[in-house]
Parts: sequence; structure tokens; C-alpha cells
Amino acid sequence: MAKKSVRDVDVKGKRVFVRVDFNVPMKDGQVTDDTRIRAALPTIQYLIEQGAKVILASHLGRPKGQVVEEMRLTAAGNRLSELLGKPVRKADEAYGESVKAEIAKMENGDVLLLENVRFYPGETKNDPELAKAFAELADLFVNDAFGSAHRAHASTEGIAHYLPAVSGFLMEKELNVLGGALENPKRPFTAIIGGAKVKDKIGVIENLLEKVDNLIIGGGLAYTFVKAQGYEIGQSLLEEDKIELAKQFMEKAKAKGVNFYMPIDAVVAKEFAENAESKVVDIKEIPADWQALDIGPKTEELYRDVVQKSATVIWNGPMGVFEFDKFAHGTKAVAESLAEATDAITIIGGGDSAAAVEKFHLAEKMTHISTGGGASLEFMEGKVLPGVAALNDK
Ligand SMILES: Nc1ncnc2c1ncn2[C@@H]1O[C@H](COP(=O)(O)OP(=O)(O)O)[C@@H](O)[C@H]1O
Ligand SMILES: O=C(OP(=O)(O)O)[C@H](O)COP(=O)(O)O
Ligand SMILES: [Mg+2]
Repeated sequence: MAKKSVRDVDVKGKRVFVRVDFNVPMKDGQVTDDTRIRAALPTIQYLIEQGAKVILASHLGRPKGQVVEEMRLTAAGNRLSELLGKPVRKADEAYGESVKAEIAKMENGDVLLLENVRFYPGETKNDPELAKAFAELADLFVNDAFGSAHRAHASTEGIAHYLPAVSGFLMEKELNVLGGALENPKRPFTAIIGGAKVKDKIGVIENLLEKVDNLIIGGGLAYTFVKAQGYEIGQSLLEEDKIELAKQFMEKAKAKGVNFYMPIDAVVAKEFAENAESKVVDIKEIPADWQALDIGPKTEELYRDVVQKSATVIWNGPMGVFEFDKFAHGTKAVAESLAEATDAITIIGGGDSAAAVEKFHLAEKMTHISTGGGASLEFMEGKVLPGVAALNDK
């Protein structure tokens, strides 16, 4: 059912709690990719122009319910201020008396950024007390955090039970574009899944096998599958208790006639570091004290062939640790394959995948770059995203 949007409500003079996804890649205290901040600008600018008091909330990283200095939202707030060309006040907390006092001082059109909502244990537990504490700050809830819409947390879902709740422009656009592309995808339809959130993302494979013709696995996710095939993976990323599931998925792919691809070679490193000693090895020969940080050249070729023959490609999760130049080649090669597939619909999702495509200057060659990785995968699976379900119907 269609959800109300920020356009459907009166916001002038109102205190508006806007959940954004400013979970941006950072290095040395600086934002290294501001895609997600730029993506939230239309909603923020609209609210400013309409004379609302704009209270922004986001998480950054996974601080596990306590204050982690490097995960403060200060740098994201500074970047937002540059992009808006106006001051953005930054609160030291995300609710409570000090925040209420800050809000009481706001004029219409002012912007306040709250501190990382995951500094409080109630956020990820979707604690109703925390949700109420957020709701007390505002008159209206706007959810524009598509990248976090698959999380039923206090600032994404809980708060919607205590305030009128509508979607922002980014949320609306993501749902429309992704929904449209996947309603009747042109075939062959290929999904490429990589990245580091193995526990989160391995589960989506089951439902994707019902929809795609080709499934490509890469990144940190791949090595649980390599292990499931009976090969040693050294120190590579492994989700031990998902090995059985990985085996089942490979069997299911076979039974369904879905082509299942995983790395045939890898770039392995002595340690997880920018300039680690590295070499290319066959996937069956990962040495015990090394770790795979990228796909190898033969795998790049294999994946390029599949992409070339596809009419729709969705890609979430980098193929390697692309933040280190030495291990960026596989991600770059796959990004180039998609960029070359000019007749195909190419959709990339995820905070880090979007950052990779920006880094390689290929963003404008893609059909759509989604701000959500896990969120877009769950949406494509056909799941109802809790952050969307909680919003008011039209
Ligand atoms: N082989 C690997 N080993 C460890 N980490 C990896 C590997 N391949 C990719 N990664 C990491 O995965 C991270 C992104 O994962 P994830 O958050 O799941 O993707 P996205 O944000 O695109 O949804 C990147 O920071 C990258 O360094
Ligand atoms: O970065 C995010 O997702 P992504 O890595 O799948 O793109 C979102 O901000 C969600 O973060 P979470 O996976 O810690 O809940
Ligand atoms: Mg990510």
C-alpha cells in the first residue's frame, strides 16, 4: 500500500524528526564518500524551505550501545553543512533534556543533527522507551533512511508508533525505482553479492534463487561458500555456522537451474593491511596463514562474461577490500563490466558499493545507484521493510 510522503502533510513551524542514513564510509575522522548525505538533501532542503525545524537522526557504524568517539556524527554534520551552505548544529546526545533545550532554541528552517542513535542500547533493540524519547522531541516523523529500512530499530520503526509518520523523498524514490526495475525484470537476470556482512546477507540468497538466472558470489561472503565446497580458506572471512546453509543454497541453485558462480582464484594477503604482501592463488590453494582480500584475474574474466550476457544486473557488496588500492582491482573490474553493459539495466546498492563506484568514477554509467545494500536486497527478495511498513498509509 502507498505510504504518505512529506508532501502530504503540513510541516511549517513543526518540529520534524527525520531519520536519515548518514552511515557513511570514514577514514581518519573524515567522510570518504558523501553519497548518502547528498541523497538526503532533497528532503532536508524541502523541509528548510517549508519552514520546518529539521531534527536529523542517524546511526554510524555498529557501536553496540555505547559511545565510541570515532563514531560520532560530527564529520557527517560538517559535510552536510557544506552541502547545504548553512550551519548545522550538532547535539552531543540523541534525546533528553539537553536536546530538548537545543530544539527549543530553533527557528523555522534551522537544522539540528542528533548524535549517533546507536550509542544507546535501546536503538537496535527497538526499545519503546527510547522510541518515545525520540518522539517527544518532535511533532512529525519522516523516514528518509532507505539504507536502514530493513532494520526495525527505535529510530526507524519504533518512533513511527508515537508520531504521524511519513516517507521522505529518497525513501519514495528508492522504492519506486527498485520496485519498477524488479517487477518484471528483463532476462537473463543476474545478482552479484559480496561485501562483509555475511551473517546479514547470506539469508537473502534463498529467495533470490527464486528470481534470478545467474547468482554471482564475491567479496568476504564468498569464502564461507568456498569452505562449504570443502576447500581451505586460511584466515579469510568465515561465518562458521553458515557453512551448512551455503551448501544448501548451492544445491538449491542446481535444482532450480540457476547458474551459481563463485571465485575460481583470489588475491591473498599476509595480513589485513593496505600494503600487505600479496599474491594470486587458485581458489583451492589458499595458504593456511594468508587471507583472501580480493577476487583474482580469472574470476574477473568469468564474472565479466556473465555480466555481458545479462539484461538486468543487481550488485550489492564489493568484491574485495577496495578501500586498499592493492585489493581494489576485482571490484573495479566488476564495476567496469557493469558500466560496459550499456544495454542492460544495472542497479548497484549499498553504502560501500556506492562508494566504490564513485571512487572509480563510474557512477553515471549505472542505471541506478541505491543507498541501501542490505535494504535493497531484502526489498528485492519481496520482504516488507519494517521502516516502510510502520509509516502511515495514504
Ligand atoms: N574478501 C574480503 N575480506 C574482508 N572484507 C571484505 C572482503 N571483500 C569485501 N570486503 C569489505 O566489505 C565491505 C562492504 O561490505 P557491505 O557493507 O556488506 O557492502 P555494502 O555497503 O555495499 O552493502 C567493504 O568495506 C570491503 O572492504
Ligand atoms: O550501511 C548500511 O547497509 P549496507 O552496508 O548494506 O549498505 C546501513 O546503514 C545499515 O547498517 P547496518 O547493517 O549496520 O544496520
Ligand atoms: Mg556497508
